[in-house]
Amino acid sequence: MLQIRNLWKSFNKNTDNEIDIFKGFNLEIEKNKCTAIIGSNGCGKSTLLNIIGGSIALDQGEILLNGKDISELKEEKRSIHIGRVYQNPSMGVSPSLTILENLSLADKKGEKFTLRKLIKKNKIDKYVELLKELDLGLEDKLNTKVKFLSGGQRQCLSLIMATMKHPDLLLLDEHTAALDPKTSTVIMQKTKELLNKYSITTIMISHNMKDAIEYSDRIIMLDSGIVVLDRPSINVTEEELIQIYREKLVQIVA
Ligand SMILES: Nc1ncnc2c1ncn2[C@@H]1O[C@H](COP(=O)(O)OP(=O)(O)OP(=O)(O)O)[C@@H](O)[C@H]1O
Repeated sequence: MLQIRNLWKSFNKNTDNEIDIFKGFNLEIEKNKCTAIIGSNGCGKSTLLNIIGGSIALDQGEILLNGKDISELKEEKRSIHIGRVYQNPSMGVSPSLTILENLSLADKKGEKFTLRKLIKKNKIDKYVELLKELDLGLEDKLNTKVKFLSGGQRQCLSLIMATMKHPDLLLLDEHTAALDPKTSTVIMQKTKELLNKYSITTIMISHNMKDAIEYSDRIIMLDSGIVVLDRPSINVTEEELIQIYREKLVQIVA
């Protein structure tokens, strides 16, 4: 379980450009469930994920992962427990390395190793099995550099890399937003299969209301760093969410 307690975060503090994103924000994310976070541009979704993942420091507050306060842990240390897939298919993978090297790196997360001893021959069968499940033929391209893969193939690889060590938490930051609709559906299906298989506690940011409802257990809508909707996904409709967005937009324009 993830608990965020009394989170405060501002950017450009004490300047004319100061933005207060979170002012005493609290949230609990249930174990083994997928929670979708939606909300209009700039409401603080990515900032929240960056704070949880450790790439942005919080000003005040606590982040507890399975009861342990991780708010002071460096990003590399957190990444042993937290997997992440980004919007940009080039992040989360090393494009100039091969598929095999990328998978080996992900497998070594949290361990000390030398590049010369990166690839363990006895692990290759395991990687081939993981790739076969994707059904994209990537198991025949182990020595292909990742920069030669399509965006969708990279996101699939990124997903495998983020989940192969069964992290305590998975952060999906609009991970299908840069893909065409067909590939996006394939990645969402793969995501669902992996989450069901490993029961990983997941936070998924999405601007796609349909996906957010279909693939999550719970929907949270943020607005200016505040939770304005928090419901089981089965009790929310796409029309309802679009209506709330419209009302917010009218408030902003008025
Ligand atoms: N490193 C930063 N320095 C200064 N301002 C930042 C920084 N990161 C985010 N912000 C600002 O904080 C606000 C929230 O940004 P954030 O990226 O969390 O929004 P978001 O809800 O993820 O938006 P989107 O849906 O467009 O991705 C925005 O006004 C953004 O410009």
